[in-house]
Amino acid sequence: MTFAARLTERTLRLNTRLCVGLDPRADAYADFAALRAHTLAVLDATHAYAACMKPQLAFFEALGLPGLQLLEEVCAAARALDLPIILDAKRGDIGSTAEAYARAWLSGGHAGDALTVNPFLGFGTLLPFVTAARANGGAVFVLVKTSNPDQADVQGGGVSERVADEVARLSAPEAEALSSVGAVVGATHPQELAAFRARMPKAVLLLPGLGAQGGRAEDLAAAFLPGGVGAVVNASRGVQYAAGVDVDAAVEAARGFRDALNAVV
Ligand SMILES: O=C(O)c1cc(=O)[nH]c(=O)n1[C@@H]1O[C@H](COP(=O)(O)O)[C@@H](O)[C@H]1O
Repeated sequence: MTFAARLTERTLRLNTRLCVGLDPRADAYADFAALRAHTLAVLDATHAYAACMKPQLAFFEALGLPGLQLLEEVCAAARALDLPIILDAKRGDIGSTAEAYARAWLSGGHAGDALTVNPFLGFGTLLPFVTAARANGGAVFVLVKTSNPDQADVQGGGVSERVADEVARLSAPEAEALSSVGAVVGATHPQELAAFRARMPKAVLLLPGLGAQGGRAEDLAAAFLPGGVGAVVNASRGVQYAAGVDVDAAVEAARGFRDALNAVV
């Protein structure tokens, strides 16, 4: 089954459009053991409310080798739960290096099911990622319009729209209704969701920015395809640190986001 098909199946079976982000912050814990235990506990406690999960690699890389080992543990736990994994690494480089990144994160032992990728170096540099994703039944999420306020410095002036058109072009030949080439569009841009949805009809949309960055579930209806599929909305701090490091609060937050998203589809 493709990544998009797995995501759709889980979305409908569990009735959830929430992507639980795991971004473990060292300053929230007394030591690494506490960080590890809490991160794994949040995953285990919230997975029933998650269509997928998204570890942001920077938080694991910042912890050195133990952090990378924890990333492996988190991914193994997600695999055991059959929970689709989006590795958020925002990779992008010249083609031959992009091939190495694709080998690192989309094939083989360390791979997630999907990877966020950065198109800044040119559309041709996306191809190694797309090829690896297709070969492994995975997916890429191309940064189209990011959630941060200053994205327009680089992404304004029609750049996001050009990237969206490339996502649609890459998706077009695929037989499946939802492609292996998805797109990141911030949940902080609700007024533009309908246009991006129409521009990329076969792309799964990943919408980060729910909660901590001000994105609101009630503004996101236009991201979804009929039947409430084709998009997932990420909250990281809003779940993992909903109330300090309280796991019960993380569960309540995940349930609340799930319900708020379901109310708009
Ligand atoms: O690709 C991403 O996931 C991403 C893209 C984007 O435009 N904005 C964005 O916030 N993200 C990531 O989504 C997560 C958002 O975290 P919270 O703001 O804590 O929910 C972080 O891991 C970000 O790196």
